Amino acid sequence: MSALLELKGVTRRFGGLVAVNGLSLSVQAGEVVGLLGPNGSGKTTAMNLVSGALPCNGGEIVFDGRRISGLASHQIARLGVARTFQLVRVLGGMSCLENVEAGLAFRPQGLHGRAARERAQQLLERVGLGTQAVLPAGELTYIDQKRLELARALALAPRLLLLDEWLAGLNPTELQQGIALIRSLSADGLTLLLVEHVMDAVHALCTRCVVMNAGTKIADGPTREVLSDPQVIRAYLGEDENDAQAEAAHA
Ligand SMILES: Nc1ncnc2c1ncn2[C@@H]1O[C@H](COP(=O)(O)OP(=O)(O)OP(=O)(O)O)[C@@H](O)[C@H]1O
Repeated sequence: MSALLELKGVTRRFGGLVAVNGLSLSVQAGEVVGLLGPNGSGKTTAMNLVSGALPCNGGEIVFDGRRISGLASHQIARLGVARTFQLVRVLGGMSCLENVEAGLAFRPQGLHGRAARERAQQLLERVGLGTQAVLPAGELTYIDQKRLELARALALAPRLLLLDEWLAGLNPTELQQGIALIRSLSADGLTLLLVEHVMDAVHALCTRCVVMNAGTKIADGPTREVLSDPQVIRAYLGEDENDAQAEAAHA
């Protein structure tokens, strides 16, 4: 089976710092893969390389059989790769509906007018913002802005969705809702690569995890196996190995 997304020896430097160092990984269509690692290990940079927000200094990235490294981010988005950001980016002065309509206009067969408004409303309902459609995005709580950003990403009708700590900062009820939402996206056939520190979410959602440390991949496999790998426990779950082992056992 050929991968939907493949990173082949991808490298990104910032001056003398090698943030992503020869990273290779693949994501099959329909998978939900976690990209894990301690702070500063290169996860967000890797996401930025896939989405085209940053160019690679080496290696290549292939999406659906086509080389996307070197393309601009809007070209990559049009091919079917959407993302959310660790620091939310919504258009604060525009309503929620308008934010999502902007996304709909950018998809390959752009939607406009009434069709766009109806679809935007559906997407807002899907992420739990149906009753706040006409509010300016800037008036939403941070969590709701994250929901809005997800609706806008979904407006692109992506095949691959990159979520960067989308579940961070949710309360326990919101977390369960967020997990259920991501599950439903996966059930609809969306392929997901998610950077996530919330371990309950990783266990609940990810069939496979890739772990980075200092820019390098140190583990790649089924979630349960990866999270009980001593090297991962040392590097990622880190300082207190007993807690980490308890966490892995909980999995
Ligand atoms: N634009 C940039 N300019 C310079 N250095 C950067 C830039 N972006 C990231 N870095 C550095 O690259 C390394 C990897 O950062 P990155 O944000 O990818 O890590 P991360 O694993 O996503 O961390 P976190 O979990 O804290 O978000 C860090 O040392 C970071 O300081």
